[in-house]
Amino acid sequence: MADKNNIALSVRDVHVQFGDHVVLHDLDLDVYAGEILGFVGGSGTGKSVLMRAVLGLNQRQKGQIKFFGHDIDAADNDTRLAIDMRMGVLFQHGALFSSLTVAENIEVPMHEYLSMPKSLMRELALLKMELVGLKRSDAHKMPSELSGGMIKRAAFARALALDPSIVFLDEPTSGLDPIGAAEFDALIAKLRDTLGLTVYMVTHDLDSLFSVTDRIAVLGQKKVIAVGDLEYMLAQDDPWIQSYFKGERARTIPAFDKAQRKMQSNNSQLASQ
Ligand SMILES: Nc1ncnc2c1ncn2[C@@H]1O[C@H](COP(=O)(O)OP(=O)(O)OP(=O)(O)O)[C@@H](O)[C@H]1O
Repeated sequence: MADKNNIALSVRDVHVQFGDHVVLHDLDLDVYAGEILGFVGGSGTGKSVLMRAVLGLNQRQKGQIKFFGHDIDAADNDTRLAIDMRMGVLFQHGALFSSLTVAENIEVPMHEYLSMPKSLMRELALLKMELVGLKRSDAHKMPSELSGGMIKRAAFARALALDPSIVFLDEPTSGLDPIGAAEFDALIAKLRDTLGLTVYMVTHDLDSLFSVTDRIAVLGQKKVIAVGDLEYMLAQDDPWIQSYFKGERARTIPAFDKAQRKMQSNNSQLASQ
């Protein structure tokens, strides 16, 4: 469960621009160890840019990023390597290598970071497959033979290859049907609970946000404009947050009513004090 005193990822004053186009300006964010943080924002607001900057895949002009207390810019090579090994990433479309089998894809990070016999890597890959709900018999399949849901699961297994402490999921349920998406949400929650993972999840999926996240961070106006649970979001005046979290689509989700009632009860308690 989320531990507020243990910050897995701390982002301070991050600034990213491309030419004259400022995408992120003085952005701050904390992700608590053991929480599932949902990250939302309008299209083109910079969610992917931030995730890539945090992962060191995008240049940033300014700002500090700390993983588990370690400033990544100040870290020596050994510390940087140790930090890299504690992170797993699931890119939006799975990004499996099309010429490798499922098991070989999962073994890629092991080849990169670990020194162990191939047979052991295969055994570990098979265990990761079971963890995400794939069958051992899927190990030799090529990505082109997999359904959308299986591709996501295989990519998730690859993200878990090195037993990370934090995983970054970019739109994990996009392209899945509602049942497949709900199953994937349940998998994320189960793995957080069983492995004690910290999950940073960029998503547009309201069902996911409402069902599995502990907190939600909203990106707008080049920074994080709100972070909190669903009740907190429902109490915000910001027009984008209002329309996103209280729009017609949101009202059809069962968790909406519960959060709305909780927010109203919080408000009346405050009023009576
Ligand atoms: N390498 C790049 N060079 C120039 N501009 C870029 C680059 N990467 C991203 N951008 C710009 O940064 C802005 C934010 O893009 P980003 O992909 O992070 O948005 P997003 O919030 O993830 O959007 P969506 O929800 O639609 O995926 C966009 O205007 C995009 O054009």
